[in-house]
Amino acid sequence: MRISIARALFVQPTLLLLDEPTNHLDHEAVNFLKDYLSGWEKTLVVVSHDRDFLNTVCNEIIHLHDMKLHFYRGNYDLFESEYEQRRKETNKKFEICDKQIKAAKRSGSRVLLEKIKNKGKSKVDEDEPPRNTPQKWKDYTVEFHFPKPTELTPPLLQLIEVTFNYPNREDFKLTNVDVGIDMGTRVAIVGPNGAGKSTLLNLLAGDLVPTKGEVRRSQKLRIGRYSQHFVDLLTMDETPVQYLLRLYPGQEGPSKQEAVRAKLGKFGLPSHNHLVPITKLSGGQKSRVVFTSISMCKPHILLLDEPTNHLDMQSIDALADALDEFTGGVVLVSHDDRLISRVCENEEISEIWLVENGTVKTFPGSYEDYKAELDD
Ligand SMILES: Nc1ncnc2c1ncn2[C@@H]1O[C@H](COP(=O)(O)OP(=O)(O)OP(=O)(O)O)[C@@H](O)[C@H]1O
Repeated sequence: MRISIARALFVQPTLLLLDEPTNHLDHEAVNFLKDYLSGWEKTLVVVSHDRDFLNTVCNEIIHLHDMKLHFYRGNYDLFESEYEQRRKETNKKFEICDKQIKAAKRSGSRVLLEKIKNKGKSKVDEDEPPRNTPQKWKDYTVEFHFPKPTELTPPLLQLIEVTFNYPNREDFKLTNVDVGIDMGTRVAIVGPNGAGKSTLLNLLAGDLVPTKGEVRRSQKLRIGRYSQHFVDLLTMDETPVQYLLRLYPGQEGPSKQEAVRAKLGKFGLPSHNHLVPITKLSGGQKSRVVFTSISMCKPHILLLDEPTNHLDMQSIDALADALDEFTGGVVLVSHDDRLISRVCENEEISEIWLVENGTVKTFPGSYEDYKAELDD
C-alpha cells in the first residue's frame, strides 16, 4: 500500500483518485498521508471508510443513496449532521402526508384523497402512494450478531514462552511471547507495519507452529477467523446460500435456504446477491459472507485481522456493536482507530498488545495513550 500511494503521489497528478488508501497503513503512515493531502492543491477524489481521514482531507462529500448521488459541502462530520437533518425532514413530510391520506380514507372522501395523493399524477392507486408524494427515507440498516458461545473452562488459549521465525527469514523473529485469551477478553494488537501482528494472530489460530514454546488450547474451542485470506478462500463458483448450507447443513425452520438468507440479510448482503456466484460479489459483499459464516460457526473466540477493510461505516459501527455484545473473547488487528477505540472502550476488560522489536508486550495504558505516544 505504501508503495502504490508513493507511486500515485510521485507523478503529481491533476486529479488524484484514491480507493481506501488508509487500508493496511499503520498510524504513522496514515498521519503522514493526512498531512500531505491536507495541503494537496489539486483535485482529490477519495473512497474511504476512515471517518477521521475524511474529516481531515475532504471539503465535499458525495453520498450515493437510493440510486442517486447527493452532494454535501464540508467534511464527514458536517455531512453526517446534514444527512440526519435531511432524513428527519423527509420523514416528517412523509408522516404528515401519510396522516392526511389515512384521515381522507377514514372520511370516505374520494375527492380529498385524490387531492392529497394525486399531486401531478392522474391515476389514483388506493394503497400505493404515488412517487411524487413524500416518501419515507430509505434507511440502510445492517446488524451484525455473534451468538452467545457455550461456556468453557479457562484458559481458552495461551501462548507460553513462544518463539517463532519463518524459514529463511533471519531478519524477523518473535521471541518471549506470553499471552492468553479467555471468555470476555478484549485485545487490540497494535504495532508498525511488518512488526508481526498477523503472524501473532496466525500463531494463536494454530496456522503457524512455534519454533519454541507451547500453545495451550481448550479442547472444545471454536475460533471464528476473519482476514482477507478467508475472503479469498470462499468457493467462488458457489452462491452465498450454497456455500453456507454446505458448511452448516443443519438449519432450523421450515426452509433451510430462507434461514440462511435471513442471516445474510442481517449482515447487510442484499437479497439479490444471495443466489449469484460469489465471484460476482464486491469485496465488501464477499466479506459479509465470511462474517455470516463466522457467526454460524458459534465461535468462543474471534480472531479478526483487518476486518474493516471492505466495510462501510454503518457496518463498522454494526461490527463494533456486535463485538460489544459478544460474550466470548475478541482479538483484533486493525488500523481502524474508531473500531479499536470501541473494542478497547472499557479499560478494565481490554488490553493493548504492542508488537514491536520482535516481541509482544501489554501496553500500559489505553489506546488513546498509545496514539498520543506515537504522535509525540
Ligand atoms: N509467509 C511468510 N514467509 C516469510 N515471511 C513472512 C511471511 N509472512 C510474513 N512475513 C514477514 O514477517 C514479518 C511480519 O509480518 P506480518 O504480516 O506478521 O506483520 P504485520 O505487523 O501484520 O504487518 P502489517 O501491519 O503491514 O499488516 C514481515 O517482515 C513479513 O515480511
